[in-house]
Amino acid sequence: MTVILRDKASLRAWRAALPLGKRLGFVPTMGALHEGHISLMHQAREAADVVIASIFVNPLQFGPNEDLSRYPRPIEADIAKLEAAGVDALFLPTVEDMYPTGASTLVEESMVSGPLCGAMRPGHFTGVTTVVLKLFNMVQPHVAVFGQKDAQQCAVIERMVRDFDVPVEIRRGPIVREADGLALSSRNIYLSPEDRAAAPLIHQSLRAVEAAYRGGEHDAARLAEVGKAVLAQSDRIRVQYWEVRDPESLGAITTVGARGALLAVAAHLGTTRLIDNLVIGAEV
Ligand SMILES: Nc1ncnc2c1ncn2[C@@H]1O[C@H](COP(=O)(O)OP(=O)(O)OP(=O)(O)O)[C@@H](O)[C@H]1O
Ligand SMILES: CC(C)(CO)[C@@H](O)C(=O)[O-]
Ligand code: BAL
Repeated sequence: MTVILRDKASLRAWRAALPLGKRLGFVPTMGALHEGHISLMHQAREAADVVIASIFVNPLQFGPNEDLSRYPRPIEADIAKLEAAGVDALFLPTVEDMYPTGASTLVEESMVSGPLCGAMRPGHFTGVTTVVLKLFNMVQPHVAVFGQKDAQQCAVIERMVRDFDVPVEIRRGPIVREADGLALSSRNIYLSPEDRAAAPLIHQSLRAVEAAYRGGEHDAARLAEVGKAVLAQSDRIRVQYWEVRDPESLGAITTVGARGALLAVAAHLGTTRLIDNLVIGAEV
């Protein structure tokens, strides 16, 4: 049975009752759960004795023209999926419970959150770090699992945890994909059939660049051009960024060296914004 904790007070009581020696694993989400989320639940289970997930569509990380109001909230189906995955508890707070007096204290990471999605979604990562630190303080997990699909989010959270000495181990879960390569995302349901048919080109563009890199092309700008050329095959896809970056700092690079690189892409199909990425060449 998954225990549903609908406010901070119930979470606090549940947390206080956990036996001292038990390791607690935490998977924060915004709901509309899919196999990508469930893989993180399994990873948390491997790393801990007790697993708690959260579902909270955090208003603080959405821009004024983004999809906060239409973000899917299929809560009953989500609970059934968490039950089936053997998740022990779900924290399901309301906005009022999370931000009873608004949010006038913010957590801002100022380096890795700068480029890529940070540049395209001003204030987004401050919303993410603020809510994740709040959630960590409330849940007090030993380990928390985040998906590599949001690679920059992982890097920002890892940085915050290091900078603030937050006593939580951060793990990354690999990207779970559809059979045709499209990364699973709660936002995929917005896609029209035509856009859904074009969407696998995003992953194909990443694979094409990986192949070019293996074929000897190490120039970052030329590699990005290869990726963009694949996406140009469909006039339904509007590229927001297609970048080859340092895998850790996410800083700009001119050549892919021994540290490898993060290939990162964001694109619009209709009104839907999708992101994807692939790490190449890293000796890790
Ligand atoms: N395809 C995936 N594979 C692995 N992890 C994923 C995948 N999609 C999302 N996640 C991870 O699940 C966690 C919760 O993400 P979230 O609830 O925002 O889902 P999402 O599908 O990424 O939604 P959206 O794409 O609409 O932002 C994040 O750590 C995210 O990186
Ligand atoms: C980490 C997170 C749950 C914070 O709201 C969100 O950004 C997400 O779902 O990736
Ligand atoms: N999956 C990252 C959260 C967001 O897009 O707002």
